[in-house]
Amino acid sequence: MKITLLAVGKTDDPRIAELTDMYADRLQHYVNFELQLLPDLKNTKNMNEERQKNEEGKNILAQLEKSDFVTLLDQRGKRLSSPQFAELINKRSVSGLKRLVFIIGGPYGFSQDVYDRANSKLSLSDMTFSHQMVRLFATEQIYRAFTILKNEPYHHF
Ligand SMILES: C[S@@+](CC[C@H](N)C(=O)[O-])C[C@H]1O[C@@H](n2cnc3c(N)ncnc32)[C@H](O)[C@@H]1O
Repeated sequence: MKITLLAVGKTDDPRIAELTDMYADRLQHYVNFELQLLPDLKNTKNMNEERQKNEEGKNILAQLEKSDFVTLLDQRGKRLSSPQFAELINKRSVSGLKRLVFIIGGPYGFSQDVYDRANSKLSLSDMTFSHQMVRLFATEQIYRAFTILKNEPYHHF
């Protein structure tokens, strides 16, 4: 199974990008992991929130295959402990799934079309984080999940 973390826009802060890349590199030891960054939209100053979400949504949907299992990172999603998250990844992996896709929205979140395509929603907290921070947190949690599944001494219960 491949895991893709799909996000809108480049990471402006090199410190966040560096940490995210560190966990992404470590993940290669366990799984074919890809952090896929979609290009920023142009001329967003002339767009209202809804239009920007819809344009970003079209770009997101264009990246998805029919067979993908799609989980949106969304603060209104389901909350799981790290071991529960690890178990969920394991369940998907043994089900023969080709690709598990996690998606992080843009500054205003997701369009309705993206919500309609999603198979599940996962919350990292009730608080709202910047989309750049979520890249780091999600990558670290996916890495943590694999160390839990392999019984490696990274996660402390
Ligand atoms: C700045 S937030 C967008 C906030 C937007 N107003 C909303 O209600 O979704 C950008 C993206 O970061 C992710 N995000 C932010 N906080 C999160 C959280 N607590 N749990 C999961 N994802 C989160 C989501 O993918 C969101 O679309």
